[in-house]
Amino acid sequence: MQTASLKIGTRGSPLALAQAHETKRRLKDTHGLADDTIEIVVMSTAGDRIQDRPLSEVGGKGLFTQEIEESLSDGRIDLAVHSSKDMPTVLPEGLHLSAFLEREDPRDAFIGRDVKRLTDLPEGATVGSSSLRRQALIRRIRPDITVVNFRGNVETRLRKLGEGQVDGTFLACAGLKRLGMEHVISELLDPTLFPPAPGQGAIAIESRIGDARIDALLAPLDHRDTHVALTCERAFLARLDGSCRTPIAGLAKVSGDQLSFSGMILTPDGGEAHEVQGEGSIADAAAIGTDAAERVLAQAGPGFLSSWS
Ligand SMILES: NCc1[nH]cc(CCC(=O)O)c1CC(=O)O
Repeated sequence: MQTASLKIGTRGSPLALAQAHETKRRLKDTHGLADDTIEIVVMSTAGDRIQDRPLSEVGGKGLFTQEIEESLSDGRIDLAVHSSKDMPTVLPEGLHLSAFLEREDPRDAFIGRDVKRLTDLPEGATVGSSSLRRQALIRRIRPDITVVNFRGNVETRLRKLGEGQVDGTFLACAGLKRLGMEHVISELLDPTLFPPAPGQGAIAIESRIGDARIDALLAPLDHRDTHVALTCERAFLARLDGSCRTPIAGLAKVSGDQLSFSGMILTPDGGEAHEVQGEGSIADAAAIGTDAAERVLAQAGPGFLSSWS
């Protein structure tokens, strides 16, 4: 393996770079590769360039992935490192998510400016988030709170919070940990009350289907329980169509050879929420996710997903 030459494609945000470096380090350690055999290739995507609008308004799939996937398909890079939760459920032909690194804490974190807990926010407080799921979840538990759209990378959001533009915000615990910024977290939110996005906290590695050299390099990095959980969560998302305008949450947990899943769909104003649970053998991970999606859709009734789009 000493002569391996690998190109890892990634976005250029601090979080994306941290994830690419983590993957490089794991590849080097596992295979005893020299540092200069693995190159990190930084790319800009449409999602990085559009900063003035909520991404749910821009619409379209793969805002953070298209340019990177084109490079992967062309062979300009050998693998791409992504946040699982940013990955569309349908990938370009010839590509797949072949490995998932062990999941970090999947929970959302609340970051308060003056308060430590979400429940301590004063009546009528303002929170910033551009995530439809987080907006719907906070409106569900605290209808008095005003939600403002809040984009930009982690650093930008924390700066806006510090400047007093909002009283609080939400970020994934995993991202903050990877950036070494755990200390900003005020409260870790209970997933039964504030369930994470499908895929949150897991790094996904995308590669070309049938690339035997890369498969062999990635196989030892693939964390089984994470891969199984993600298979279930992504099946749930896929069956719900995962339109960018639908608040969807879902989290699977693996224990031995058993998997348990909890999912939720909400209206954007949080006024209506439907929860679902599923469990079974890890061998049925995808079916458990699909079945949970079908049951939650039946519960929500026809037209739920399209009622506000
Ligand atoms: N959409 C941006 C994004 N994609 C992945 C993460 C966090 C890291 C992860 O979930 O693995 C974030 C930022 C956030 O939600 O705080």
